[in-house]
Amino acid sequence: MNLSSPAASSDPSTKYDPYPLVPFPEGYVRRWPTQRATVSPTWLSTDLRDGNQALINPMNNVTKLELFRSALSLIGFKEIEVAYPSAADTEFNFVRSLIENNEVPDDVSLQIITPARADLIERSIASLAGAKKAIIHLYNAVSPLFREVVFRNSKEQTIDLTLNAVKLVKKLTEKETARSGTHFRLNYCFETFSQTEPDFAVELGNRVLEEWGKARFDDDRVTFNLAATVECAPSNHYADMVEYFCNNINQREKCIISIHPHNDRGTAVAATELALLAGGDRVEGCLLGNGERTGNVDLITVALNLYSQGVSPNLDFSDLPEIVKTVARCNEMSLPQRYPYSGALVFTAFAGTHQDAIKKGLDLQRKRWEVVDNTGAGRKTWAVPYIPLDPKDLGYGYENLIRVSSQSGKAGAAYIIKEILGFDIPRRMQVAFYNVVQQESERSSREMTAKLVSDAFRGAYGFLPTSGARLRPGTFEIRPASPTSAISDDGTITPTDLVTVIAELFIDGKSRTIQGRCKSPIGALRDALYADLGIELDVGERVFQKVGDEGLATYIEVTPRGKTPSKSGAGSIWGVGLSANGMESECQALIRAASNIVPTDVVFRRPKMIFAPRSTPGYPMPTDYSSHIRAGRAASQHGVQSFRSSTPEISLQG
Ligand SMILES: CC(=O)SCCNC(=O)CCNC(=O)[C@H](O)C(C)(C)COP(=O)(O)OP(=O)(O)OC[C@H]1O[C@@H](n2cnc3c(N)ncnc32)[C@H](O)[C@@H]1OP(=O)(O)O
Ligand SMILES: CC(C)C(=O)C(=O)O
Ligand SMILES: [Mg+2]
Repeated sequence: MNLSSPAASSDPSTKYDPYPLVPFPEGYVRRWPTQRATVSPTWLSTDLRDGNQALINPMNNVTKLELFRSALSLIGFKEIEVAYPSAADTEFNFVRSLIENNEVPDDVSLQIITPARADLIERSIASLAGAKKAIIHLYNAVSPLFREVVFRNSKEQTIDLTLNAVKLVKKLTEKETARSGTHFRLNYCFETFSQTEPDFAVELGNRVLEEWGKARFDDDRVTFNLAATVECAPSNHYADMVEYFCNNINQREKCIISIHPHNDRGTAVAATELALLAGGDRVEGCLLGNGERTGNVDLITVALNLYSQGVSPNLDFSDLPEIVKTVARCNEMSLPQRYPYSGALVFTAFAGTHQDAIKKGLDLQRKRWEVVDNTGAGRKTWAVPYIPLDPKDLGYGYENLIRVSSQSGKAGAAYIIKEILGFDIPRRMQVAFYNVVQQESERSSREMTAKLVSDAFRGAYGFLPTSGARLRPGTFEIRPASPTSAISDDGTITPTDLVTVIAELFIDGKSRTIQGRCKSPIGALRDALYADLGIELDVGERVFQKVGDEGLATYIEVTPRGKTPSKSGAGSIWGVGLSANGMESECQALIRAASNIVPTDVVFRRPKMIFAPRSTPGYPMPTDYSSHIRAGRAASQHGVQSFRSSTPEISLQG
């Protein structure tokens, strides 16, 4: 909009006044900007009242009971506003049913709300007969706009209206306490507090305190609900209003300051947090921010924000997905996927560099936590890039932390493979595997879900019967060259020894035995591939790794003889082996890698022995199996080694 144009007079912003400044004394230094939350407030869930009154279809009492039981009491709220009993018989009856059916734990206070109208107060208090602990939430709007428009009342008339109502509440509750022993508290709500003249609110508060102070209850503190009924100003203004009220009310120690923010400007959470720093003791709100218009403040977000600052909210969100489901069902509302903490996508990264940082963060954190476990020193603190809070604390796993899209990179796919299959694939192989994932994603034009990524891995590296791998490993027999030579205990084979490998494998499903001889089993197998099948390859990077309790994984990079491996690793060919035995794992990996370079007209040569190792580049020299041994278990024994491959398509079906 061009404000200098003649149309400027139609600028809609000219209709509005800015919020008035709070009248702190000259030079006053506000406390709230320098405070930090160190304790949890008390919580009041008003899902069954403020939340309910805003629903297209208010809950029936069956649904209300479900929410009361499964969401509210499981989370651990000790104060729950359950109804507006004077609104309708069903509301009244809901309160009765909770009390009569012993639904209310002894340490939970039932709160009901009533307007400051004599006829409705009586009916409301009657609903609580026989309750153990009850809170009467009495409200009337006090701001100039509401005094003028709704009540057509002066300030004095507003005070009278309020005090008459407080007197009536006091009389009726004292009577009920004498009859049934109910412990009552008063929660007086300055409806529209945040738009009220601060000094008038203080004056009214002092009069309420005086009136209620004569009541005879164990705890005669008054809860003052300083409602931001409509959020009309920024959060700093609300914090100022709360701090001013706390500074000026008489007998601050006799008041519980309750915060009741709505979310019209989208800043209810910020307003709550600042108001707590300004002196608030208690927060009233709804799960997932249900409530009038843009909602009440979301108690889950405020509580979890505290939690991630190292302050326990004393509420249980360890099964947040279940809470979300229950609330959504009871309110007949769906939740945006980006909703803080509870949305379906908030613990998911699609972007490649985020995924890389998350994977590195989790890997490092696992190691840091192992040190704490092993030494008992330090704390297991959470520090994972892009993930401010441990999703496992809320009942989510890590399986959705990373999802693959066209914006993802190699680390994301590698993370999924590690989470699902347990393989921590080497960096060069990640590059190659990422190519596979991209091709599959382009081919299917679908999101590469964790299942599709892991299927792509199993398919590409020959672990699926359907993967179309031409070579499959069968059994391996490894023989020392002569009865006098041996594979030593630690798995190394002295360079002068030659070993023979006799391998049964499957070529296009048909069994075939090949045989080779060299200084190492892998060299012998490579010779067998060449001599019997005409497959000529050079071996590049080899990585050994422990997988789970039993498994030893081998990753082998190969190139067709004479071809130089790509620098980035993008086009390189890999094979993966998995066995409890290191040598078998390595042999499997080589067969699976070779499967990708089988000539179409694979030559079925007659078995032919090669008696001397060649010294061509890429020729695998004897393997030091000590890494495998270190990783888990001894990989060899003296004499003949004979291994039958496990059935990989079964062991890797996830
Ligand atoms: C900010 C909040 O969330 S406040 C809670 C709002 N929740 C609800 O209103 C849900 C339940 N409400 C209801 O079912 C009905 O409004 C009832 C049963 C309480 C009252 O119904 P009615 O008697 O028909 O009155 P109505 O709903 O029109 O309310 C307006 C009247 O109440 C008065 N009033 C409004 N709020 C209050 C209050 N807090 N204290 C005293 N009087 C009030 C108004 O001035 C008006 O009076 P008037 O008719 O003399 O002008
Ligand atoms: C009536 C009070 C408690 C209220 O809901 C509000 O002011 O928002
Ligand atoms: Mg409200």
